[in-house]
Amino acid sequence: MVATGLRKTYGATPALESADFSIRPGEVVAVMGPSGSGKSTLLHCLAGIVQPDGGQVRYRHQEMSAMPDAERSALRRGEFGFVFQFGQLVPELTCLENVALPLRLNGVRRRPAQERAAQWLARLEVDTVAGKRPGEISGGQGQRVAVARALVTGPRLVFADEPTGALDSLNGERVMRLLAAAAKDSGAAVVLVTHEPRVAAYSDREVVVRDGRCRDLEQEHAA
Ligand SMILES: Nc1ncnc2c1ncn2[C@@H]1O[C@H](COP(=O)(O)OP(=O)(O)OP(=O)(O)O)[C@@H](O)[C@H]1O
Repeated sequence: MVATGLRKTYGATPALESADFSIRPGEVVAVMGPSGSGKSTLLHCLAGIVQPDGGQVRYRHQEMSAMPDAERSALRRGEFGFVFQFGQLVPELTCLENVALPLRLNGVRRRPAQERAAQWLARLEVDTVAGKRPGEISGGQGQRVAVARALVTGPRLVFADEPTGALDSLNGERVMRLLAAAAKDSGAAVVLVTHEPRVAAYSDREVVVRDGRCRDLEQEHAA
């Protein structure tokens, strides 16, 4: 994915002024920078959640802003995975059902979806909470369930916005170690927004956003 010259303004607030970004297949890139510098806005523009006011996001030779909404949604469901600061699991569903949900939405039948979900829960070392609801588990377990849910569909690109932000450093590192290892195993690239150097240490490369500006010197190698 390659993004160039991204701009986004909220009312009178410029969130992104000129952001360049690139990521190669299988690469883990940490997006760092001070609070309010535009990191989340950059991630949302890259993921097609927010439409930038200017600039381009190219993914596999397609310009995302030129795609019809339905096509962009299909791309998100099929190729992207998401992890947010507070897992955002569905509270009424068990952890197993939460992880199986993206597969069910993609048309996979219940049995195989739940089997694959169980494998991912084990991979993230949270198989013991499979039958519990999100309200009955710890924050660290919830984030590992959220990582399993993000990876269960085999995405090519995972967007993680402060995935360890609500955790103490020990749990944060465990989530990050498992996320980085699982992404490497499955060949997924990860865009990781964080302000914690210990979390960024799990990335292959760091880019810094300052006042809505972000330079990326590796663009020519991007996918
Ligand atoms: N939906 C929104 N409506 C209005 N202003 C917004 C919105 N989202 C972001 N902003 C503003 O845009 C700027 C960049 O915000 P953004 O959340 O991208 O920064 P950030 O680097 O991710 O911050 P943090 O590290 O604190 O999460 C900030 O000034 C913020 O207040």
